[in-house]
Amino acid sequence: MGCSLSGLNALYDAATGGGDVWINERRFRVLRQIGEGGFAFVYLVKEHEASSGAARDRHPSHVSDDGTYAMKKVLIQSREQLDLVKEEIRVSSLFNHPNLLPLLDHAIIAVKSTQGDWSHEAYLLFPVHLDGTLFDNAAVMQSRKEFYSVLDILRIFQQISDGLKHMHSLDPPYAHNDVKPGNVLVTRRKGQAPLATLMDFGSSRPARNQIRSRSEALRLQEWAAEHCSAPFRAPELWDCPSHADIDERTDIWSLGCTLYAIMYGVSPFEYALGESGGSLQLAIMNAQLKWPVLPSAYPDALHKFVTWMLQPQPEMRPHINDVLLHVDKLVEKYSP
Ligand SMILES: Nc1ncnc2c1ncn2[C@@H]1O[C@H](COP(=O)(O)OP(=O)(O)OP(=O)(O)O)[C@@H](O)[C@H]1O
Repeated sequence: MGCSLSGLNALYDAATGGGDVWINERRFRVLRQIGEGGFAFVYLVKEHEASSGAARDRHPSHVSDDGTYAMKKVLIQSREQLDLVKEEIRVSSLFNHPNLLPLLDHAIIAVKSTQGDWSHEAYLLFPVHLDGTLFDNAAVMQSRKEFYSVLDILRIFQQISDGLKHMHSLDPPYAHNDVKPGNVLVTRRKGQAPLATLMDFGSSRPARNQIRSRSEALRLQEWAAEHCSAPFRAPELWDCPSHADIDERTDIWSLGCTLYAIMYGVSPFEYALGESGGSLQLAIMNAQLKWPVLPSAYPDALHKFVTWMLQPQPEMRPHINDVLLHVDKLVEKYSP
């Protein structure tokens, strides 16, 4: 999918009270807001029948059965933000995997304010997962004192890892760079493990980075500080050596933190710091892990799995294929 500003014709229809949005030739009714990010709003939308028929003829795989979608509206206030959205659109189009959220359509429009200044808005169309993210779910489950079964946790984790394997297997390999519960959509299914879909490719980029000077190391740290969520950020992105070969195993660290967070509702290093606080960076650099002492604690085999992924030296950390082999074995072990 290309992304030139000319020819892209999303039209936000203010006259209908924000009721309808066009993306290229497709027309959508906004039903309600379902989420909010840093510079974005996410809406549940339903496509008008006439436009969905035409879209079905052109891209059958881009049309949902009931006409509903998630539409993300990104407010763009600078050239840098515009470039980031264009990059997110470009990178999203590289992936095609059932556990990676596909970008179905997009448009970027120029908007003139009442003061006469120009800015941009991007409209991104995705399949909707109404159960929200693992992060949203953790809050609901904690309030109800509910927990995932060991097998559900493993199956969710297996799917995230499968999606990540697709990214790490590209040529060149891509790192997601922001694997965390807030970027995993889940759909509960009766009698089956929840469906897990990794989303948000706004920070994804080629994974391999040869660092050969102090200034390159500092540049990488600065980039990571902006793009990789701190509690899930690998040690080498906090304190990068002046000579280092960074690779996609930064994601394996985040994956280990994510497995911990699916079990206990909090990232491991935030839990280790507890209420007394302290330096998150130090806790991460020292891989200072603590396990909740709970009657509902998960088996030691899952704790060992997390510890294996949270090796502070990246060269000791497993690759995604090793992680998948291990999770497959655990799924077998805990299956009835
Ligand atoms: N496809 C979807 N289906 C259902 N809900 C979604 C979907 N996409 C996003 N959401 C909801 O909207 C919220 C914000 O979306 P998203 O994380 O993509 O925004 P963002 O601006 O990238 O956020 P952040 O600032 O955390 O990076 C999500 O946490 C989720 O609750």
